[in-house]
Amino acid sequence: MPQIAYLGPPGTFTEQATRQLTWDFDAELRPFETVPLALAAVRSGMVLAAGAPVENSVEGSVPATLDAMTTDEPLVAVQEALLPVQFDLLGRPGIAMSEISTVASHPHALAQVRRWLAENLPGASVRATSSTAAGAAAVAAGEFDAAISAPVAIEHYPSLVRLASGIADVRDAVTRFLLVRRPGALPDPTGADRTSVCAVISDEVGTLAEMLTELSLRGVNLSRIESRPLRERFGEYRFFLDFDGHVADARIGDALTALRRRCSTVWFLGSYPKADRSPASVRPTASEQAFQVSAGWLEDIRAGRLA
Ligand SMILES: O=C(O)C(=O)C[C@]1(C(=O)O)C=C[C@@H](O)C=C1
Repeated sequence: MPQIAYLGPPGTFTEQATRQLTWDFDAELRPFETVPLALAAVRSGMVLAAGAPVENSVEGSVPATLDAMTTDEPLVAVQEALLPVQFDLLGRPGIAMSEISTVASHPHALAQVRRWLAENLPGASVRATSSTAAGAAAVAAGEFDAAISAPVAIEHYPSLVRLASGIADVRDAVTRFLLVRRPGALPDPTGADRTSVCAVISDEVGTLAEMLTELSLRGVNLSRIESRPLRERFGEYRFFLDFDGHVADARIGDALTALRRRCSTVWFLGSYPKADRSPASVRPTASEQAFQVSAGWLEDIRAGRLA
């Protein structure tokens, strides 16, 4: 049975999302301590794929995932899931809120409950763990007093009790997850797809605007842009772009080749169905038909067939 990696231990949001992303095929889920380790297991062929958090509506992107996607051999996302995120406070039985002096969780989770912690546990110091479930495991082991965890975590740590639930500074927060594999056959286009790339542009006047213009000229709707440092040289950046459409779509293929000409490096990070299945709105001048007609016209000219 194929194995699918996820950020563990059991009881994380990522485990939940990975179950959702793989519900339609027989797979065994395997926990890893960090996202980079999970993705390394995909690269080495130890596992078939990995579920990884990529972006949260409150705290923004998950840098560990973005960086691990663009380090070493290429990986591509093939599916996307959105998970509503709110948290439980777990502790050992008998502990009172006033006795909690340490609260552990994943930094992304802690950032989403800052206000709640300030109001409800003002004296407690926060401790970062590798995941929300790792926080719960550490509390069960007696290392910390309480953990900010996913609601499913309590099923995995039965020695803990729920001290509070439904914790969230921002209601209706969601985290976006990707199922990531080694490059192979791409998912078929559905008309409601997203394409992710990462591009390095030179530090010259107008290069960012020109790159974005390549997308806008082809009617490509950009849904996210984010810069991360190149790391090797201070002041140079990679841009992570998400846009509506599939690499099999003419306008996306055309835009990608333009980016490839302009940028020193372009990582293709996948074309996959959007979790919300909202169809791309394509203006008539960027439709498949418009591209086909204009390509046929050019072919005719080149072949001397133009009357
Ligand atoms: O620690 C977990 O439970 C995770 O799955 C990681 C993660 C994240 O990286 O954002 C996922 C969803 C929540 O936003 C909080 C933490």
